[in-house]
Formats: sequence, structure tokens, C-alpha cells
Amino acid sequence: MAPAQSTLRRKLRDEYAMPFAAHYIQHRRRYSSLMMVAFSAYVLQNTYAGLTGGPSSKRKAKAAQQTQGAQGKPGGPGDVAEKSAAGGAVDTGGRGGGAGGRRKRRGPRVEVDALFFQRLTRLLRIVLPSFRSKEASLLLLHSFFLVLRTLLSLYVASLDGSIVSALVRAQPRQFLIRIVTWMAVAVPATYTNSMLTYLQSKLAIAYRTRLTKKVHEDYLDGTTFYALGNLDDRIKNADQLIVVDIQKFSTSLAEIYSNIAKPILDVILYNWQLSRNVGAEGLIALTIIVQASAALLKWATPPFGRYAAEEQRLEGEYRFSHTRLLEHAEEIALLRGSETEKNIIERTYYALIRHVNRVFRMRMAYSLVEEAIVKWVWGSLGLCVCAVPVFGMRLLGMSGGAGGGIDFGSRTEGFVTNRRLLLSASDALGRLMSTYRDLSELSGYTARVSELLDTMDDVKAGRYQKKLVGGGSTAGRTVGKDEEVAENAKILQGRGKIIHSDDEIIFDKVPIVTPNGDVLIKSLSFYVKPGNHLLVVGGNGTGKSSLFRILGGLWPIYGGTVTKPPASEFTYIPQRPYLSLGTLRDQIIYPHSRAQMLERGITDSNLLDILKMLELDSIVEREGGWDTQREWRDALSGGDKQRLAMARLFYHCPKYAILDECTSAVTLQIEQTFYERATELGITLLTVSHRPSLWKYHKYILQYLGGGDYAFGPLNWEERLALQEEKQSLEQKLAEVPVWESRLTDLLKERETREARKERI
Ligand SMILES: Nc1ncnc2c1ncn2[C@@H]1O[C@H](COP(=O)(O)OP(=O)(O)OP(=O)(O)O)[C@@H](O)[C@H]1O
Repeated sequence: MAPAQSTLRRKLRDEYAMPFAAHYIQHRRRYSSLMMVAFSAYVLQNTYAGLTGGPSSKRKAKAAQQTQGAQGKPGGPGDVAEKSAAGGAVDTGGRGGGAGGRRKRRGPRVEVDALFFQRLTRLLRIVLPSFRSKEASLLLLHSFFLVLRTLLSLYVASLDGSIVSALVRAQPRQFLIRIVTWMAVAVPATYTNSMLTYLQSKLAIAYRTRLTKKVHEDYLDGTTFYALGNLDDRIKNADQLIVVDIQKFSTSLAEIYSNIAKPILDVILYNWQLSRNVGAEGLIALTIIVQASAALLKWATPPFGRYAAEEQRLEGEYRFSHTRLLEHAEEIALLRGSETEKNIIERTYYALIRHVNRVFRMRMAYSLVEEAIVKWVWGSLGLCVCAVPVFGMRLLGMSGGAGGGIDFGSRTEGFVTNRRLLLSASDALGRLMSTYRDLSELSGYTARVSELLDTMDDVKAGRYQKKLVGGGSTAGRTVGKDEEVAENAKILQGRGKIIHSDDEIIFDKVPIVTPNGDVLIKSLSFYVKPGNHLLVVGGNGTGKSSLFRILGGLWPIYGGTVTKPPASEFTYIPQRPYLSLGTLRDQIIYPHSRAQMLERGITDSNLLDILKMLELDSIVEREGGWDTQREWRDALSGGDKQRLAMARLFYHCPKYAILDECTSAVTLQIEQTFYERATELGITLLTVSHRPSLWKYHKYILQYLGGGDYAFGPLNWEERLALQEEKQSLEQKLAEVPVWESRLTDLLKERETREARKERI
């Protein structure tokens, strides 16, 4: 058996192994290139899989979505009653009662997975609308410079080697020529680098502009901005999202392109060149090690995307606490509330800082591992690969090849060039690995911006997601608690109808429901005909202003029919009127522009006449003319602001005016002038006021009686005033009863004392 075995072994060696080795050595360069192409493809595919969470990422995304769906399903113990406010569908947005003890994720899911690429694709369609767009041209130019920089680096690597070679061979002329070439290369190289930085910034700003434009279009479309904050819970600080997150997303997207495209290009070109210089074997071994360490790095990478999204959320809350302080500066200052506000602001700040510090610590630990692997492990392995031409060729018994040990100068040149190429290649791979962190952060910004867009789409389509209370209603006093909850839940399932009319308002069995699901009135019916001013009265929080929110189309209706003219036929004047940024004139004509004012044939002198009627004409001179710009909110008194709002009503002269306690800061004289002039102009008024002085201007009354009851009918103001006066006088008398009773007790005591004294005498 043994001789037969050794014969077979010899046969195998002589007939197969040796000819194959000889063939391989003969065609080694060709095989090297082939192997390098295959390996580069493998490396890049593997890196991509690593970046996208592996081939199972789609499965993972699906599984996660299923989990989210399951979490959102109602009916579990401690389930929160969540439903789409208008549509009645149960919210499956990932909130609600899930399995007990499961950690709740705040905000959207943030991972580098299929969902991320789906979201990113949507955003890319916005920022890169077509191949002919400015952004596409910028991207193309950017790509051109990226390729140019890699080619220049390749050239510089070989130039570097030949300079050292000229040096060790003591060839001064060659050395000088190459140094001059080196300096000449500096011109396109520095220009390329500057262009890359410039184009990246240009791309970032171009992306931001596209996205911001799209968001502004949606956000300021009708009442979306109101609905986002009031009817839907998903977006907390839309301002932070629009101002900061879009900018961060755009910068991150512009960076990620060069951070990924350049290293990929580098890996391919450098490896290809290296394989030609040193052979593929060493590189393949190195690649396997690199892949293993890359997998380790990926495994060790914390979820930076989630952290970035959380950081933005906390930034938003901190910023919001400051915005609130400025908005209510006067009230807080007068209440001496600075200490409390400081505590609130500091709480939000430290929540942010705690989070940021935690992320910093994680980044540091991650950078330590990353640098140890990328710089030191890969660096030393790289040196070994560079030695392949020197020692490897000798071991293979070869005399040819790039570094085939011909002479000292050539060996040095080969070593320097290869080392430079290898450093660049390992640097490129390192950058490719660290893009996982960048990509992870980009996924955080992508998730936030996408959530804003998705929520705006939903809100515009009337699909709200809000935590509804429902059962906590003030209505349904007469029925038991369970029945009340069931009745309110039924109301919340309904949908109302809006009919447009030219001039009348009719509410037919319309429930008044707050965005939180509180049913204030189960079924409200009343009407307003032109000229029949309506007075709305009732206790605080009974739903007087809510009625106007429904009229203005801000709140959805859950039942009945609302017949009304379009929202443009209404002007709303609240107790604290809104004053915009702009000139004094803008405050009166808001939301019109000066051009629109002139188009309507109205001049500054017409505006002055309106102000004269309201005894406010002096304001023009006092403030320095119509074109003066100020923060009017702070510059004017409460009475000035209310009179400016009245002037606005006379400028617009709509069919209906909603007056919500809008005369509380003006004199009775101005109030009278205002109501009389509005009536003359044919404006029908819907007034909310507790002032009896206003009753005489109204023909109908809608009275909220509390507990969900109301009364509607003609207003006999004289009779009502007489009743009010009698009621007040009786109340005054009743208030004096305890005083009289106490006086009577004193008198009785005094009489008893006197009688007792008389008896003693
Ligand atoms: N945006 C909102 N989201 C949720 N609930 C709201 C919102 N606005 C008002 N509400 C609630 O609706 C109820 C009625 O509010 P509304 O402003 O209509 O009262 P009101 O009768 O005008 O009171 P007041 O006389 O004090 O102004 C209140 O309980 C209030 O908390």
C-alpha cells in the first residue's frame, strides 16, 4: 500500500501541482488582477451589507414593523385609548399598551435598515428632483473631483516612490525633476481639495433649500401648522425639526456621499494598483483580516442613529423652554417667576447634557477600538504586505515582478509606493467603516425629517393621531359614568358634514369636542342670519371659543352638519390680538400686503380715517409713520392692540366677525363706536363677552349652561338687563344678611345685659 501511495503523491505533484504552480507563477499578474477584482467586489458587497444591517435587514425591518403593529393594538391591560381623531381608526403608530415591562421607544424607529433606505429614497427624490436639477449637476461635479483626487493620489504615490528611488540612487537631476513635478501636482491637488469642500457645502445648502421649501409648502398650507401642534401628538417641536434637523440632515447627506463614494473608489483603485505591485495573495490575506475586524467594529458600534434622534428631541425641548419664557416674559416677570422658570429650563438643559455626555463617552470608547484596529493593526499588517515583493518573490524563487529584488533603488521605490498605496487603501477602508457611524446618525435625522413629512401628509388628509381622553367629559351629567363613556366614545367615532353657504351659519346637531376627545356639548344647534348679531355667554372652559375653532375649520367635526361661508369670510379678533412682524400699516391690513391693499383701492389716508374713528390716529405720528417696523407685541398697550385689531376688521370688512372678549381693554365709548360702525358696514358679529354693556348690540343669544347644556334664542336685552339688575340687587341684599344677623345678635345681647343690670339695681 505504502509504495502505491507515494507513487500517487508523486504523480499528483508532478502532473498537477507543479504545472499549476508554474502556470500560476508565469501568469501571476493576470491572476492577481482577477483575484483583486473579485475581492474588491466581495469587500464592497460585504461592507455594504455591514452598513445596511446585513442581508437579513429586510426581514428585521418587517419583523420590527410587525412588533410595532402589535404594540399599537388596543385592548391590552392598561391600554391607552388612542384613535385617529377624525377617522376613528385605532392608532397603530407604535404607542399604546404592549407587553408589560417592554422598554418604550420614543419617536420613530432609527436603524440603518430597509426602512431607513426607504425613507432616504423619499427624501432624495425631494432634494434631487431630476437629473437636470442644479443639485444633480453639483453632485456630478463633486463626483468628478472625487475621482480626480483619487487619481492624483495614485500618481503622487508613485511619484513619492520615484523621488526616494532617485535619492537612494544619488541621481540629483532625476530627483530635482521629480520634486518640481511634485510641486506642480500640488496645484491641481489643492484646487481639487478646495473644490471638494466647496461643492460639499454647496450641496448641503442646496439640499436644505429644497427640503425647507417642501416643508414650508406643507407646513404653511392652510392650518397644518395649527393641526400639528393641537390635533396630533406625533410632532412635539416642529420649529426645531424645520430649523435644525433639516439642516443637520442636509449636511450629513452631503458628507455621507463623499464619505462613502471616495473610500469605495479608493479601495478599488488602490487595491487594483497594489495587486499589480505586490500580488494578490498578501492583499487577500489582509482583506480577510480587515473584514473580520470590520465585523467586530460593526458589532461594537452603539446605536448612534437613535442617539442622534434623541439628541435632536432634547435640543427641541430645551429650545422650546426658552421660547416659552420669551413669549410670556411680561407675565413671568410680574409674577417674579424667574426661579421656577430657571428650574424648568435647567431641567431640560441637563437632560440634554446628560444625553450628550453619554454619547461622547460612547464615541470615545468606539474611537479607541476603531483607531486601534484601523491604524495600528491594519498599519502593521500593511507593512508586512509591502514586504511581500521583497521576501515573497525570493521565497517563490522568482526574479521578476514589480519589487523583484533587482536593485536597492528599485526595491526602495517599490516599498515606498506600495506603503503609501496601502496606507491610503487602509485609510479608505477605515473611513468606509466609520461611515457606519455617520450613516447611523444620518438615519436619525432621516427618521425625524421623514416623520415630519409623514405627519404633515396625515394631518392634511385628516388622519390625526392623538391620545384621546373621551370619558372625562363634562357632558352627560344625567347618565351613569359607564354610559357616559360609551356615549362619548360613540360620538368620537362619528364624522360631521360641512356645507358651504353664501351668508348664513347653521349648526345642526353638532357635537363640540376638544382635540383631546372631551365632549363639551353632545349636540349643538343654532343659526345666525346676516345682521343678527349673536352673543355667546357661559362659564369658563364651557366651550365658547371652541365653537369658533370649529367655525374657522381648525377642529374636526364629529357629527351633524355645519353650514357656513368659507373661512375667508370670517375675521377673528381675540382678547390679545395677533400682531405680525412688519410695519405699522401691516398690522392693520394683515394678512394682506401693501400691494394687495393698493389693488383694493385703499390708501394710507383711508387707514388713517379708520384709526381716527377709533381715536388711534395719533399712533402713526407717535411711532414714526406707517413704515415703522417694531416688535409691536411689546411696543403697544393692550387697548392700542385691541383698537388696531378693530381697525383690521374695518379694513377687511368681512361678512362675519368673531369677537372673543375683544373690547375688554377699551372704553365704553370706543366699544359703542366699534359696534355701531361694524353694523353700518354690514358685518355680522358673533361675540363672546361677559360685559352686559354689549348685550344691547345683539339679537340672539347662545348660552352655555354648564354640564353640556345650552340655550339658544332671541335676546331681549332690556328684559335680560332688568333681570340682571334685580338679580344683582338681590345678591347684594343676600350678601348683607350675615351682617344684619350679627347686628341682631349684638342687639339681643346688649338688651339682655341691660335688663340684668336693671334687676341688680
Ligand atoms: N387646543 C386644545 N387642545 C385640547 N383641549 C383644548 C384646546 N383648546 C381648548 N381646549 C379645551 O376645551 C375646553 C373649552 O375651551 P374654550 O377655550 O372653548 O373655553 P371658553 O368657554 O372659551 O373659556 P374661557 O371663557 O375661559 O375663554 C377647555 O376645557 C379647554 O381646556
